[in-house]
Formats: sequence, C-alpha cells, structure tokens
Amino acid sequence: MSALEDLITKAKALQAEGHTPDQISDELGLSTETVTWLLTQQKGVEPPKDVHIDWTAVASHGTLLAEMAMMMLKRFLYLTDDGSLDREEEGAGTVVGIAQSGVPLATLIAAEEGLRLAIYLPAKHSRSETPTGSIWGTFSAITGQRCIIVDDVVTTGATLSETINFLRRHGATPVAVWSLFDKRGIREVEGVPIHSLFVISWLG
Ligand SMILES: O=P(O)(O)OC[C@H]1O[C@H](OP(=O)(O)OP(=O)(O)O)[C@H](O)[C@@H]1O
Repeated sequence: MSALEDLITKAKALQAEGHTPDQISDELGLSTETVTWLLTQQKGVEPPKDVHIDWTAVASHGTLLAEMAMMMLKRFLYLTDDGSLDREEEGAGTVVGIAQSGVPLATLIAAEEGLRLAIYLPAKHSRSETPTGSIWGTFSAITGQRCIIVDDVVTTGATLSETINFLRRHGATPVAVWSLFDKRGIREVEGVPIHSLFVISWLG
C-alpha cells in the first residue's frame, strides 16, 4: 500500500468511527481541505498542496525518540555556541510540552537538563462545553517561569499562538519554541523565535 493509500484508509476508518473532518485533520496532521479530498477524491479535483509527516518509526521507540529530543536540545546548545542565540532565550527554567505529541519530547529534554516540566493542553483537546486551554495540574505551574515550548509539528502555527498567549496571560515568559518539523517555514510566532530541526518549504 502506498503512503497515499494508507492515508486514505486511515481517514476513512476515522470517518467510519464517527470522527468529523476537523477531528481527522487534527489526527492526521493535515488540513481539513486535504482530509475532504482524501475522503471524497472527486474526479477532476486536484489533491490539495499539503504534506503529511509520518515519524512513527522514530516516535515508536524510546531510544530513537530520546535521540531526537537530544537533537532538539543540541540544536539549541549549538546556537549558543555560535553566538546567534538571543541571550533572553538562555536561563529558561521550565519546558512546556504541548499535548499530546510534544509531551514525550519535552519530558526527555526536561529530564536531561534538570528543568521543570509543564504540560499545556490546547483548547481543541478540551472536553468542556466552552473549550479552553489549560496547564495540567499534575505537572509544574508556569506563573513566573521563563519557558521553552516544545512540540513536534508546526502546521499553521495556531496551537503555538494559543500556547504563547495562554502562558503570557498566566504570568509566564515564553522565550523560545523548539519543534521537530516546521511546515510553515516561520522564524517566529507572537514574537517568540522558533527553532526547528526540519523546515519544509514549497518550491514554485
Ligand atoms: O500549527 P497547528 O496548525 O496548530 O498544528 C500543529 C499542532 O497539531 C498537532 O497536534 P494535534 O492537535 O494533532 O494533537 P497531537 O499532539 O495529539 O498529535 C501537532 O502536534 C501540533 O500541536
């Protein structure tokens, strides 16, 4: 089965389970437009320009995942080495993982550096009638903390914007974002620099 056929099968299986196109879009890390195309594949309709990143081969093994997290950390440390790091980004005391996929990466980085670990649950994962973002109470609070935000993928940047605004409203200072993959090719969001390991760019 090709990667595309695999995606179509996954999208249709999620739809059969009762998921909406928006939910399938979140689940597969694709735009809603792409999900609609996967589900219908209307004749004559070109597939939307989108990219699906499947890093399951790394994420599904503890050792490989830890090595990926250490690559994120080292990318930051090497920035320090060559002097291109904004000094304000140094001295962060808390790593904030964005649920869900950012959490294991944030945990591994916090453990390696001996930092506090906070977890942000985005509004889209909230089950309340009026969905709102929140910091998971079991882990570190963020008020007064200088924070590094960790996530796996930047698609539109909406989740990062939401996280940064939430942290600021609650008295924290987000100083940097570390992500594995940046599908937007942006250098900053809400004035906070993004350091990604891999940046996906469209040619033409
Ligand atoms: O830049 P954006 O358009 O906001 O999209 C990026 C977000 O979407 C994914 O999370 P998702 O909600 O799919 O949950 P997951 O972490 O469980 O995969 C990803 O992990 C980011 O958090």
